[in-house]
Amino acid sequence: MIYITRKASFNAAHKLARTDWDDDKNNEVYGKCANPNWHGHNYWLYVTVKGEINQETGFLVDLKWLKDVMNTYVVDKVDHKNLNLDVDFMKGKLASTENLAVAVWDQLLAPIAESGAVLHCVKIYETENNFVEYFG
Ligand SMILES: Nc1nc2c(c(=O)[nH]1)N=C([C@H](O)[C@H](O)COP(=O)(O)OP(=O)(O)OP(=O)(O)O)CN2
Repeated sequence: MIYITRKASFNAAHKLARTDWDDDKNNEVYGKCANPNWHGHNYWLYVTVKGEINQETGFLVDLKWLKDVMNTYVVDKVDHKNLNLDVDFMKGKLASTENLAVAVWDQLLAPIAESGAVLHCVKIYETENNFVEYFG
């Protein structure tokens, strides 16, 4: 079993606020991240897949292919977007890094499985200090 990871970056706006709470409650729970006028992050996304090395190619998967899958199903949908308003796969979800990691996993699971590889981990850095890892 071998693991291979591709990294991508995107920047996006969001706020952490529940629509069923008023501003005071959202401020109490989420602090500055609940700013009604949004704030942004430069996110880093790491996608790790696992499987066996193809003895003919020497690859687990072609990293160019993995880059294209990440771009098509995630990066092109979130880059320079508002996670709360613009992103179909985040509709109705609080735009925390945890929820984003799970949603990204759901986006990537099927296309990666089609290659014969297995999605192992989605890791997202929201800031240089804060990151989430999801293993399904
Ligand atoms: N469990 C979670 N907690 C928080 C999340 C999250 O997604 N999940 N998100 C936020 C804010 O959106 C943001 O990440 C916090 O930004 P900031 O405080 O500026 O980030 P840093 O910790 O890197 O900055 P410091 O200067 O070190 O405080 C908050 N919580």
